[in-house]
Amino acid sequence: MSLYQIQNFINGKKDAGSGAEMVTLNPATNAVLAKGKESTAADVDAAVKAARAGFEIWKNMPAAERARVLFKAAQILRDRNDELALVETRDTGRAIQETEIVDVISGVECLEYFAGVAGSLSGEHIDLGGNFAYTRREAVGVCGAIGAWNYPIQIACWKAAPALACGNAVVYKPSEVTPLSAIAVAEALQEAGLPDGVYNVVQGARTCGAALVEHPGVDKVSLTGSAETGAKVAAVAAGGMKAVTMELGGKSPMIVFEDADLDNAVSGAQMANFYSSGQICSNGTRVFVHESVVDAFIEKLIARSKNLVLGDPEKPETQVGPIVTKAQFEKIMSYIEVGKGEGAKCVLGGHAVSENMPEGGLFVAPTIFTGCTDDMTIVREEIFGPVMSVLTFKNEDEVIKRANDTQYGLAAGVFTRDLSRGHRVVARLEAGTCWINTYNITPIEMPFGGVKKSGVGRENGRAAIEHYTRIKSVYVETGDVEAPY
Ligand SMILES: NC(=O)c1ccc[n+]([C@@H]2O[C@H](COP(=O)([O-])OP(=O)(O)OC[C@H]3O[C@@H](n4cnc5c(N)ncnc54)[C@H](O)[C@@H]3O)[C@@H](O)[C@H]2O)c1
Ligand SMILES: C[N+](C)(C)CC=O
Repeated sequence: MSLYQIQNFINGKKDAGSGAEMVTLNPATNAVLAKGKESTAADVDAAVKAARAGFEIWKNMPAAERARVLFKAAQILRDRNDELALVETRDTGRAIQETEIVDVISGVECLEYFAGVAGSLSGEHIDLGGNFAYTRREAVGVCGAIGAWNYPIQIACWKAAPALACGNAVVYKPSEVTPLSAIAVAEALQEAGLPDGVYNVVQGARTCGAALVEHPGVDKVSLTGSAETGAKVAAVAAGGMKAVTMELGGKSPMIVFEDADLDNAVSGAQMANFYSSGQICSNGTRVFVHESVVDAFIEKLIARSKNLVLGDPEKPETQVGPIVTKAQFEKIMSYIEVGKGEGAKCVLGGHAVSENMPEGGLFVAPTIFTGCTDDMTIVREEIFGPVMSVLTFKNEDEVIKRANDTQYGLAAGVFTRDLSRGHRVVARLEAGTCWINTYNITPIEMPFGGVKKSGVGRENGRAAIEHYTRIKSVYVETGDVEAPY
């Protein structure tokens, strides 16, 4: 397989970058996948300057024209779905059966949704009895956007689409672990007619991200990443009084009541823990099951989870691919050992898998711990791997209190046939996104984001518009101006 190139995209042109050498590995084989150079502070500066110039053109284009560009870019990406899905699988290690139906499509749907929204952006008229005021909804300016590695093209589009629809310009830095697909988004936008400079890509790790956040030409910062990075980035952004959107990590609860359809609940728990090898921010890794049904639930869960197919992520039959990096693999394995050491019972997995796996790939068996307690490390900390903790509960008040006993608040799920209870419980859960009788479904129409240390702001849905525009108030005097002097 020939090497991919890691590239910048600045002012409408691909660019090699001028910093230190950058290399990424294919998680399935540990072979070098891509090479290039990191962006320096000067590269970031060039990208921000291009964005500032692009912004002046883009914000003044009619919304219908902005919408046309986004629709066209969406179609270009849709046409390239299979080729880009393969890039995402090679970059992230996630199974092709996922990337072919989720990643590019989710990005495309986001571009289409916000293309549709662009023309409906409006302010309000305020009657002041003779005089009046109105508000204008204006673009924020240049958005510095930074992504995580698990869903690269989706994250790029979830940031670009609302930002561009509202008339902003963007400088995007993908994760240094998965740098490839951001350029495909830039190329699709350019082919669709986006003016040069409106969407730029810089490459690199923390230093490059920090240069972007600190840059005085950046008006808003949008980060998808861990809570620890979020706290640092938000603090720097606050120094420049920049608006932020923070899409961060979680340790979300999934609650299975005694009246739940257990087969659905098992499907939900699997989706909430093993999809993408467990590397999903909103995963429901604390599975609270009513004590009266826990034995039946675990029996069904093990019976179905032991058949999950691990292997080469490029093969269509593979359901669980390798872990993205050695560092992430070691982190997951260390949490598994801590879980065993703290007394949780490992009823499935709990080990690495190498037999019949592609050489060089780092695979973790889907792992289920039962007999977990609220104070265990594996129950409190985000693992970001295929590790599920099952806990039991006796009643509704108790489980809500325990579900909320976390520093995070990204997501939560409730399985029950009693819909009154479903709505009552989610109303009391401290989470930005909740599901009743399903898990991890994120349509673009629905706002997504967290509370507490899981973040601020929302992506998707009309709610995202609030975070990519600001309101200007205009007071209009219709009579004479009286002065007391
Ligand atoms: N809420 C969401 O929508 C969502 C989605 C996906 C992933 N995540 C979270 O992301 C994390 C996994 O991703 P990760 O390991 O890439 O996260 P990370 O926090 O290590 O890195 C995220 C991004 O921030 C950059 N970065 C790191 N330090 C920085 C700094 N000081 N200044 C500017 N940029 C900096 C990185 O280069 C990367 O691009 C998990 O915690 C996961 O839950 C959240
Ligand atoms: C945002 N989401 C849940 C689709 C992928 C996050 O890891």
